[in-house]
Amino acid sequence: MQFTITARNEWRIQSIFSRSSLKRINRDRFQARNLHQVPILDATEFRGDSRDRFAKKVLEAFQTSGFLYLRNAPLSADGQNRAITATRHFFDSTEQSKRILHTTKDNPRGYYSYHGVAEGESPGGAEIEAFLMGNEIPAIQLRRKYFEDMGMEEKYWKPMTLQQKNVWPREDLTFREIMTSTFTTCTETSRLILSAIAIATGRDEEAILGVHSQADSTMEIKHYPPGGSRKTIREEYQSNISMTSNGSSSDIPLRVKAHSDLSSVTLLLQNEITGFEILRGDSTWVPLERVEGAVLVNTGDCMERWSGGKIRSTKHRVVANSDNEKKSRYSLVYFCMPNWDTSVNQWDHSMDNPDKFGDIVPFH
Ligand SMILES: O=C(O)CCC(=O)C(=O)O
Ligand SMILES: [Fe+2]
Repeated sequence: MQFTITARNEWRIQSIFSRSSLKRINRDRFQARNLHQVPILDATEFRGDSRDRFAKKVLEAFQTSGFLYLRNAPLSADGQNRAITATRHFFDSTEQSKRILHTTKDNPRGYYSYHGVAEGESPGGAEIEAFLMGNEIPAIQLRRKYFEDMGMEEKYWKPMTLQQKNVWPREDLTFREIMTSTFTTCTETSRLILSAIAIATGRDEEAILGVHSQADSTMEIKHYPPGGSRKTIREEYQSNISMTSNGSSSDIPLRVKAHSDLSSVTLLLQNEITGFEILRGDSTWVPLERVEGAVLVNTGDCMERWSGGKIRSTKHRVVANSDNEKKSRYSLVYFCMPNWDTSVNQWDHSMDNPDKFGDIVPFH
């Protein structure tokens, strides 16, 4: 059967005959809009004469959508691909080899799995697998004050006061090596972003880097196995994104519920399987796909609080869409955290209303 498809009626004809083309068109429309909203910046601009201009663009992004894509970051395009490949290999390994690395009640680092938590109802499909590593920080005493300063309830911060000791697979030394070097380049990337924020806000660069000098930053890799969406819900979801949903809608199969990050800055790598969405100021959810070679960066609750709300900690979530039906989604998230002895009420006390932030709820 032959059709002459014009741009105007393309949507209607394809929606009758091909659900997958419908999906593609739908995504393209949103891609155009979201790339407009979330800038792609080039880290090589952060030097010489263009340094201040780059810093200003960074700040602008964090004051509007709260997100930006960063190209040519210390975490290079090659490094990103290596990290995602190592992530896939790790989750492909046997149940037995992952079980040995399971988190315990005394150590939250290592392998674990959980059901995607939805807001309200309908957990979105198969279990999510995750692996957590980071700096190993033995000091515990400082943490109570740190979390109390944030106004967090004990039940949320208590698990984070446990010993954070990394565990690694014995049989796969490459995994440890790649994760450790990715952690290091993520740290450098987050420091570049922190410097840019300091410059653009007229703050002391050394001061902002100083309060992140020994941070208990953590890195989490995740596997969202296929089978996350169910047909009826998916159709609902598609009509929802074309009409733009209002965030409270519960018929979308969520895999990670809407939340903001506790961090100063978060870096995100993802494979080509979509599902990551951010909440815009007009209460619509916008998908943010992988941009080849770029790291997705956002500012978290600490930064929002320090800046008296001038810098945003934007809510985001992961949904199960049709992309995830047959293929796995992999992600790597680096949470850059301030030192444990740093007060998050430290900056911009005089600005706005520092008390407007209620409890800061941790990211999981
Ligand atoms: O896995 C993802 O794509 C994002 C997860 C996330 O937002 C988080 O862990 O804070
Ligand atoms: Fe997050």
